[in-house]
Amino acid sequence: MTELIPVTIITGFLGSGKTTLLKRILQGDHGVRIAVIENEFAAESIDHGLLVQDSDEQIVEMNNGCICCSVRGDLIRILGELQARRAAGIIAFDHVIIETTGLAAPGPVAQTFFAEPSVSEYYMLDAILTVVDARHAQQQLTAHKEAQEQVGFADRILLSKTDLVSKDELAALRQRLVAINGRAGIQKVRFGNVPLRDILNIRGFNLNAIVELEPDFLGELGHRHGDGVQSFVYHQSQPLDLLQVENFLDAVVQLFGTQLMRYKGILYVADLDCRAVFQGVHMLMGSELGAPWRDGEPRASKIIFIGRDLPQDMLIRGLDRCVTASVSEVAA
Ligand SMILES: Nc1nc2c(ncn2[C@@H]2O[C@H](COP(=O)(O)OP(=O)(O)OP(=O)(O)O)[C@@H](O)[C@H]2O)c(=O)[nH]1
Repeated sequence: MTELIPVTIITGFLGSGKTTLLKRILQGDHGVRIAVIENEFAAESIDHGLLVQDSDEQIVEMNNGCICCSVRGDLIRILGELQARRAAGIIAFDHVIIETTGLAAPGPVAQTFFAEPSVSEYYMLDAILTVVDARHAQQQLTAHKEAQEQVGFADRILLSKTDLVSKDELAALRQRLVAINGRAGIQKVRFGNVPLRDILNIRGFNLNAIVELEPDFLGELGHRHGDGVQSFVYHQSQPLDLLQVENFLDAVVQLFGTQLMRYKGILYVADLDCRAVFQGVHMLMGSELGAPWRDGEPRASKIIFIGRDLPQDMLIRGLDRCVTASVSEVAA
């Protein structure tokens, strides 16, 4: 019998630090060849652009829907294709990491590895890692059942952003997490920094514990995303003024901070030879420099917004006004 390929699921609520963790893993000098399956709730993703672009890595995107429902068939197909290409010697990898959307219920994703013979013949679920944003988790756990499920299914809880909270806040959060899931170890991670031996090949997935938590796990696992979260993607081919974008979104989050759950973008800024990466979770936002534009590569901006009752028209109008003045004046 051929050895099963271990699979790690990285889950965690919107903006908790999943991509940051994945990037660290891919950059690590560990020799493990990793295939990545990225799932984005919005119709498009920028996460691929944020991860290292190394020819050794296989990064497959699954956009426009949540891996746990509408695109689960895609997951089965992609796993099948990866295995077939590996068996044919076209690609090589030792481990698969699936990064789910921040709104995914991990149950149906994990179930795929037990309920689908075409998958369980080649793959085994190693562990579900749940990244928990120490700064926002209390509110997310109260407001979103997906956040609770993600903690409930965790084999390891990775606490991010502990640098942004007090000792007392952290202790209260730990207590709440243990009450939801007393089985998973809890570990702090600063910007995704965690020893690989603590998270890969840990054989952490425990079917008995999950069946106890979710008695229907091996049967029909019904679920729904009931809280009206939506997304849209803003595109702009003209260069943007980074300061204006920051000022505009700063004002927007003051007004709509609770509705605007997650926003992230790759920006084309005039006079900048690299991408500007801009992102935020509720009211916390920041920007940094991204990968350089390659010669002849078309430059454009793309910003993803995820939230409830998004003020889409206002966001589009406001961002259109952030087109660099010299360009918009010429166009006028
Ligand atoms: N202060 C602080 N910020 C962090 C930490 N880890 C991640 N972040 C920041 O949190 C933001 C969101 O991180 P991502 O890794 O993109 O989050 P994500 O879970 O992949 O987001 P989605 O895929 O959109 O749900 C980024 O600005 C990160 O730099 C941390 O330990 N401390």
